[in-house]
Amino acid sequence: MIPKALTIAGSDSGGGAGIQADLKTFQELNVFGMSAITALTAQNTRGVQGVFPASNECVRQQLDSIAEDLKPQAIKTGMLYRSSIIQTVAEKIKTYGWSNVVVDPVMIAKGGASLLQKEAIETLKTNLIPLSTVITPNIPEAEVLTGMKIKSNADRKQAAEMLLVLGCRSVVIKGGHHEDNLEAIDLFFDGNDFVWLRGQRIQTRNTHGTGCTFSAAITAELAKGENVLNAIRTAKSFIQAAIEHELNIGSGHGPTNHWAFQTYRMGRP
Ligand SMILES: Nc1ncnc2c1ncn2[C@@H]1O[C@H](COP(=O)(O)OP(=O)(O)OP(=O)(O)O)[C@@H](O)[C@H]1O
Ligand SMILES: Cc1ncc(COP(=O)(O)O)c(N)n1
Repeated sequence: MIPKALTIAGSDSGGGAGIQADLKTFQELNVFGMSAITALTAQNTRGVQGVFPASNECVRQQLDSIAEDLKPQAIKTGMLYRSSIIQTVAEKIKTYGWSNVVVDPVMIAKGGASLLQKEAIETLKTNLIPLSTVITPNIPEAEVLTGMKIKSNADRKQAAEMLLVLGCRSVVIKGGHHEDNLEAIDLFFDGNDFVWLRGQRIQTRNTHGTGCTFSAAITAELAKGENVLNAIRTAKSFIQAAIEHELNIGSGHGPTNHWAFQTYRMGRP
C-alpha cells in the first residue's frame, strides 16, 4: 500500500514554505502527497507581498473531494488564516475520522506578516488542538498558546505540560528561535516523557519554511505507520540536513534543501 498524506495549508508562491514545502517533503520521504489550500500567498524569500484566503466552501469541497476518494493515513495543518477555516477543518477531521493529525500552529511569517488572525487563536485552541496527535509550535507560538514567557528549559517543560492540557496527545516545542548559538534543540512531551532532540545550529539566513518542512516530515512518517517519537526524530534529521546543505536561492531568507536528506543522510539521529 502506498502511504498517503494530506496537507491543509497556505500556498507559498516562492516554493519554500507552506503547501510547496509540504509536498516536496512528502515526496522525498516516499509518501504520496495531497493538498487542500486555505489561502494563496504572493511570497518570495524577501517576505509576503499578498494574502488571499480561500472561502470556507472552497476548503470544504477540497476536503470532501479528497475524503470521498483518497484516504490519507496522516494529515497536517499549517496556515489556516481565520477562525471559520479552522472550524471547517476541525469538522471534516471529525466527519471523516482522520487520525494522525499534526497541527503546526502557524501564526507569523519570518518577515512579520500575519498568517493567522488574532481572533482565530482561541478557535485553534478549542476546536483543532484537541483533535491533534501532535502540535509543533515554535517558542513564540507556544508563548501565545500558553500565555507564558519561555526562557529556560524549565519554562519550556512547563509550557509543554500546559499545551497538553489543551487536549493534544503530544507536543514538540521547536527551538529554532531559542538564543542558543550552538544547538537547535526541540522538546518533545507526551504526558509521560520529556525528550530533548538536539541538532547543531547552522549559522544561515536560509531557514524559510523550516517549520513547515519539519511538521510535514513528521506527517509523512506517521503516514508510513511510525510512532510519534520516531517520526519526530526522522523529521529532526530531515530538517537538519535541509538547513545544513543550503541552496542559496533568492536574496532574502532562502528555502531549505528538500533533497538533502535523501542525498546525504537517511537515518535518524
Ligand atoms: N539555524 C538552525 N540550525 C539547525 N536547526 C534549526 C535552525 N533553525 C531551526 N532549526 C530547526 O528547524 C526546525 C524548525 O524550527 P523553528 O523553531 O525554526 O520553526 P518555525 O519557527 O516554525 O520555522 P520558521 O522560523 O521558518 O517560521 C526545528 O527542528 C529547529 O530545531
Ligand atoms: C503559506 C505559508 N505557510 C507558512 C509559512 C511559515 O513558514 P515556516 O514557519 O515553515 O517558515 C509561510 N511563510 N507561508
